[in-house]
Amino acid sequence: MQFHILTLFPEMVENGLQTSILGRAIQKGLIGIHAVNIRDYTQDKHNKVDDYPYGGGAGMLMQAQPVYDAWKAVAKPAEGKKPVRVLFMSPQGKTFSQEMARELAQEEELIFLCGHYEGIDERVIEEIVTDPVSIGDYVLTGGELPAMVMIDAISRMVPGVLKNEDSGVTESFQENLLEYPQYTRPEVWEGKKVPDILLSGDHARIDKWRLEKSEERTKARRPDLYEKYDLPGRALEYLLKDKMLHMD
Ligand SMILES: NC(=O)c1ccc(NCc2cccc(O)c2)nc1
Repeated sequence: MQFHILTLFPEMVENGLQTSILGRAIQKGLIGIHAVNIRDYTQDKHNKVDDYPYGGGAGMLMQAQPVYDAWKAVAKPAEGKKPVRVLFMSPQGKTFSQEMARELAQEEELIFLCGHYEGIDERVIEEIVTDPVSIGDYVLTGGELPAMVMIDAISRMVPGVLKNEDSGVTESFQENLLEYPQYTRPEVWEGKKVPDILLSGDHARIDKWRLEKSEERTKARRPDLYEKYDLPGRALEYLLKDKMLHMD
């Protein structure tokens, strides 16, 4: 998987992604990080990348030409291959999710466009962007952190990046449930004991306890997820309550 990142701050992205899991994956050649400095594609001697928005309004916008030429430098799709998808990090994008990470991990290459200031001239977004993406409903200084968040999540879905493949999948958000509480040594810390069930070695009962804890935690913290998860249970409850189903 080759990640191209079009940005005004290439060092921020390159340094930010070298650590831990991703560092090893880069060394193993499973993923590649190629940061492109948009400023290198300016045509004026002051390397100008932004200007005032037409129609007025606060802040500055990134101009189209340097972004477009930086994109042209990396977007050469190989003969007969479909064009490389361009993800534009923006609060106006589709909300990123584990599902989207899994789907994007199937690609061979991805291009991330990181905007700054108040955004980018709409004309170049229309011209090159295939997928506007948001990592959540909040505004950041630039698209670099959202791009790094997405590259981390997508890389974990690339085969071989995580040691035991399943830890990438069983992580939270498996079938719409939050992960259960986890414990490790020592058995007692500050007078607090690890739940006995986890020391029992009875894996059937441990799995049952973990599912209960996941349901409890999801119901308490993420009713939106719990709704999707417990639909069958609630439907059955509804049917039983209204005696449409006789369980005699
Ligand atoms: N929620 C996000 O994914 C996100 C993404 C980018 C960003 N800032 C740069 C930017 C880029 C474009 C328009 C714009 O208004 C701001 N802030 C938050």
